[in-house]
Amino acid sequence: MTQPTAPSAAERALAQNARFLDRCCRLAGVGACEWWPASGQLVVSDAACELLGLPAGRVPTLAAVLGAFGPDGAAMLDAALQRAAEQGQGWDVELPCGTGRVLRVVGRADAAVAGADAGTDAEVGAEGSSSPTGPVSLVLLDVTEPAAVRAELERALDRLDLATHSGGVGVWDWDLTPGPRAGRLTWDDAMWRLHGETARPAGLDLAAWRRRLLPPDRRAAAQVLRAALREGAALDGEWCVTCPDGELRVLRWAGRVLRHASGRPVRVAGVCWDVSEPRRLQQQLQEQRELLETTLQSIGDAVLTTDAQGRVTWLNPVAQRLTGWRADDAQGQPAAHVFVTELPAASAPAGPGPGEGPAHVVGRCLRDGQVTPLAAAAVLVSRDGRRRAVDASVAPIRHGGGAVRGTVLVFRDVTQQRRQFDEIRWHASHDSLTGLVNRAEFAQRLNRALERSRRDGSHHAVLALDLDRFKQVNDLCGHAAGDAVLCEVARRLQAGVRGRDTVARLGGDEFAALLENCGPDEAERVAEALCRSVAQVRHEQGPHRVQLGVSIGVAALGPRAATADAVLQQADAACLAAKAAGRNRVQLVPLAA
Ligand SMILES: Nc1nc2c(ncn2[C@@H]2O[C@H](COP(=O)(O)OP(=O)(O)OP(=O)(O)O)[C@@H](O)[C@H]2O)c(=O)[nH]1
Repeated sequence: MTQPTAPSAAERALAQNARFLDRCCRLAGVGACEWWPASGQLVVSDAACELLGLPAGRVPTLAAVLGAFGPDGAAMLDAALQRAAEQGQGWDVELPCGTGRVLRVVGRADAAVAGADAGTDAEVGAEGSSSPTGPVSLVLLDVTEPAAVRAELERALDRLDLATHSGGVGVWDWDLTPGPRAGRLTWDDAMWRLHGETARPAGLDLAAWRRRLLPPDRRAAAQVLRAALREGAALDGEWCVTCPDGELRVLRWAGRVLRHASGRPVRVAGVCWDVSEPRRLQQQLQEQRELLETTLQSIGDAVLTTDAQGRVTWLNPVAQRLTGWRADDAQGQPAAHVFVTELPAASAPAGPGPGEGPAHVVGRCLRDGQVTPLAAAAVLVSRDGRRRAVDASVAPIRHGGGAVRGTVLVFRDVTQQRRQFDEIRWHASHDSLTGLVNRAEFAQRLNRALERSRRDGSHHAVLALDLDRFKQVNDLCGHAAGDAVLCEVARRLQAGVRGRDTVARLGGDEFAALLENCGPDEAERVAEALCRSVAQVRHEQGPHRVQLGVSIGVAALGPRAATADAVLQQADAACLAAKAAGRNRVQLVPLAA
């Protein structure tokens, strides 16, 4: 049995070196392995065992070393070891291992040393031969932290790329650090596309970029850049560039100045995107708006707009003239204060008319959300009290979603037309000589009286009047004198009945009267009085002196009357009877049983 001999000085030095090396490796997070393909011998440093999560102090098997990287990693490294052994190929990969670390595994096949035994000290680290049959060295580096940082950086870059690509946003960077890169402008692919370039031209600097801007924008861009660099102002601007094919694009630039701790700017970086389309639409919208305003300013109709609360927001010159309100004064006022309307007393009860708040035509439009006309007979009262007949309607203005956000009131002065219309209507229902209602209108009133009588049992009277010897007036004094006499008779007849009664001239010297809610006795009394009144009409002209008379027939209009026309015929017949009986008298038609 041989006694163990004391280690030699060389062996001690070697062991000391090994410990030193191991400490250094641990400190650096580096492990090492060496594998001899021929013998299968494996040397693994303690630091490597620790990185791999293998027990230290004993040499693990190759399978254990590879297995630390999981099945996929093990298979990959096994194949890499074989290639290294057979072809001398090295590798450099990053793999996750079972300890949760990420290890960088660098492999290198050392050339074999001729005549050396596999696994002997002489072989370790031997080089100098081109034959790949020597040991394969593996270096393991703990890159868990840098790998995590890199992965996070890659994810951030992916997100940035996604955001910039999907939004068509370009990224730019202007380097201001002193040195060879100073002043260099770096654009990503999207930036070049935004400038209409398919390939990246070389040598981009600020001056080259400025040349792409339209001349008027160069100065503006320089100012913004200067303000950002000197005063720390936000870098934000829209400038127009010319693409190589001549297309003009409006690009928006936004960026930030990055500074050294000393405050010196070192970079300016930011993003850029195309705003040509929104600016074009904006421009179009502006043009349309101007066109619309010009149109509204020059059209003959008055236009007034309100908000959803019915407050005036705008009115054109015609509306200002008709309402008497200046645009500045009217703005913000309730529409009912500016567009003041009233109905003539006669038509007031017919439906909703002018008024305040919800009764006002604007208020009704806002409430109902539909086009609302102003009452047909309404009159606009301007600020100075002048009254004008107006035709108006209000339409709701809606948001895209349909909610009413205001109204537009369009109106026009129809005083002239309404006057003409009233005249036409008056002539259609009146006798132009005497101003009394004509036969057609009288017939309608008779019919209405009969309807009412049938409805409420009321009794009325109808008088048929025919002047006596009126022809003489014409014959002796002339037609004009006849007209004057007819007018005088009309005046006396009108004066002889109540306001609600109707006196009509049916034609020639024939008149008629409808006495409403009037029984036969009262009707007879009225007829007698009329007879006396007309008998007082005299006309003298030269030697001629004419005294008039009138024959009157009185018929009752009650619920049982067949027709209004029949009643008038009865009155006519009674009138003829009065004439036949000597003229200038009243003849009653007895009430039907
Ligand atoms: N001045 C004037 N005369 C008219 C007008 N319309 C009809 N006359 C005349 O009125 C007269 C009516 O004729 P009559 O009723 O037959 O004459 P009269 O003299 O009243 O006869 P009696 O009714 O029988 O008493 C005619 O001479 C018509 O020419 C008119 O608008 N103006």
